[in-house]
Amino acid sequence: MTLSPMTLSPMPQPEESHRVARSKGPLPPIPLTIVTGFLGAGKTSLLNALLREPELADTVVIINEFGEIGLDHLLVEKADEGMVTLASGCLCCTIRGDLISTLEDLLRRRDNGRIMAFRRVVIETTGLADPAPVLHTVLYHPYLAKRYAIDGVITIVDAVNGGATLDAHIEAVKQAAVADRIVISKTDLPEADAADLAALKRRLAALNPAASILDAARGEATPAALLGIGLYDIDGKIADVRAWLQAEAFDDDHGHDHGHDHGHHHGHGHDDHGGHRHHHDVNRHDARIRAFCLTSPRPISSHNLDLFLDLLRASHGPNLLRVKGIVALADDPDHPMVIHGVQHVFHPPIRLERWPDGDHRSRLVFILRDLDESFVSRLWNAFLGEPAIDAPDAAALTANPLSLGGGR
Ligand SMILES: Nc1nc2c(ncn2[C@@H]2O[C@H](COP(=O)(O)OP(=O)(O)OP(=O)(O)O)[C@@H](O)[C@H]2O)c(=O)[nH]1
Repeated sequence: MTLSPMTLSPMPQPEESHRVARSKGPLPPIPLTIVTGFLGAGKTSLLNALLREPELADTVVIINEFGEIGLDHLLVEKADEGMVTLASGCLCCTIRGDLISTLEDLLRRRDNGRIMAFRRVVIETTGLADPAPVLHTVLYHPYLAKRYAIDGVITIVDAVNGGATLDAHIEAVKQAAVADRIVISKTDLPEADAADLAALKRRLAALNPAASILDAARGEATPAALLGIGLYDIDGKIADVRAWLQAEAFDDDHGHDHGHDHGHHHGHGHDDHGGHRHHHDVNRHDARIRAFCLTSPRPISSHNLDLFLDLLRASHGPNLLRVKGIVALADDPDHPMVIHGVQHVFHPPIRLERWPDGDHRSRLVFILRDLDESFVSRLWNAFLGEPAIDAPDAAALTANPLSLGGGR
């Protein structure tokens, strides 16, 4: 686990209203909200919107990032205090122990008055996280269960990609099934077809009859609708949810050596823990999925960036589970471009006023299914103008995109 540089700032004199009660009785549990949803569904966007609301004041956000270099902590607006990043690795597998120690550490520092007396914790999981182990971690931990009360699992489902994602990824099904609230995002996009949306809602209602379904674009995802849900209740959920949580208990009893499909690959063969491997050190996701990051100090022209992304999308759109990045453009490298791709949908890029941190290199995170890292990196290098032996250049690729091969 990495505590990011903008980790919790000390609060020397907490306001009276924030002071931790020093009564003899048990402290009231702190509400803990889990925000989940498949890759690119809109978790960070929802979180950013919620964090602007007064109901979310004094909230600590724990962000779990996936891939070698996470970017979310740069893109969540609450970037100065109240944020802890659980970097690289998936919360549901490799860094569960880190979540426990982070939650314990937050309590310790809160109780000692070394940080603000936060009133809520929000965990944003990676898009590939199975929420069952995360829930289990808090619900069945002898101390955490006393100090934190799960105040709901909010699952974001993308109106455009949601159906196909449920078809292809069991993680997405689990995320929807354990939710207390399902927020459908992106209904405002022209690609969001009304009939498909109605079918998606029916499917979600069948998967999780107890969860209310809210439409983000219609302003329904308000703090009033999403917070104060109360203790996590598995009785309203389909029977599978109970089974999943029980499976997690079984894993705990057996050294967490479960039978899921391991073999998740992180690019360049890095391990997920900055050099040390845990006993259980692989993410339990489909072996066909891989995550990696490309970085480059050399700015790219907007034209070539467009061509790169267009080519990638046209040739392998459905396999681009997630592309996000911050890119230095040749015409104006001081104002980086943030790009977001989710399968075949690329959202309008955003130009930032400034770089969010001291690293001014382009950084692109890819989470791909059935697509080789080398294909993407060669394509990127070609458009960047990095010469490589035996690799076509940008002009050759634009004329014949198939010259790079690609899918597996
Ligand atoms: N039009 C529209 N765009 C949205 C909506 N919600 C999210 N987006 C866009 O979708 C893209 C991905 O959103 P994020 O909030 O980063 O998604 P995420 O789930 O946090 O992504 P990961 O953390 O990578 O899994 C961004 O470009 C958002 O601006 C929505 O309701 N409408």
